[in-house]
Amino acid sequence: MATKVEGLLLRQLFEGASFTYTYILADEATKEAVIIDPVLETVERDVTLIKDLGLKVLYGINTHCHADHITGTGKMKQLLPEMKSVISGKSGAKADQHIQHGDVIKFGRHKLEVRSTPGHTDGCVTYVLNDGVMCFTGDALLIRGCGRTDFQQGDPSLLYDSVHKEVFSLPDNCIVYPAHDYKGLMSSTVLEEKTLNPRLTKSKEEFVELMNNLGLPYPKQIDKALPMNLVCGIQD
Ligand SMILES: N[C@@H](CCC(=O)N[C@@H](CSS)C(=O)NCC(=O)O)C(=O)O
Repeated sequence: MATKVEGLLLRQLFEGASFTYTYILADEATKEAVIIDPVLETVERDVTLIKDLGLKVLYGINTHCHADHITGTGKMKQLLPEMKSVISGKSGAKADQHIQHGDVIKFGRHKLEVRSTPGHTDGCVTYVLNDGVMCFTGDALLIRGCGRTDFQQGDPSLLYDSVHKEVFSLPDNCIVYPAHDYKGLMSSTVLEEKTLNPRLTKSKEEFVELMNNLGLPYPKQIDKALPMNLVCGIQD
């Protein structure tokens, strides 16, 4: 889906081992930027792009403490010393700034509002751009899916309420950008997910039953990713 917001540069980047999307958002005029969910393995690629575009990244933002890959924010801070790492205070992870529901992150003339969307993990947040133009849902809401709820404080009932209250209340044409897609889909809209998401269109009781019986294998990198992500992806 082509997205053009006046004065906004947006790049959706992909990391193939964990099927993770990383997003760079920048003010085209001031060049102030943020990067959402960078992955350790692709930090050099992302920093090269950031430098090529002449961007000044203020914040390296995580949607949550990931279990399937190591965050790139720690390594990126070493390469971009002006960048501050950001994550929810409820994640239990180290970062330069801990955000919470209602906080606003500004870059140039643009802003990201923080909405708490726990259920996949306690510290999951969704970032909403410019009053609902687009949202970055992390693993809370995926395209035609949602984050699993079988580890890291997972709670299907809480996830159902989070998505219905904090994401499905956004404008129907708000573009949804998730942290992953395993089928090559890149974005969706609030209306599409409200009407077509096979999990979240169920009743809460049916959703809880489904999520408690997904039977997914654990992510391959979980044992190294979780401890590393609690220290921003870099050992001191
Ligand atoms: N096979 C992947 C892990 C796939 C997975 O479990 N994805 C998570 C998000 S990352 S913790 C998830 O919530 N999936 C929901 C679903 O329905 O698939 C790997 O080994 O990394």
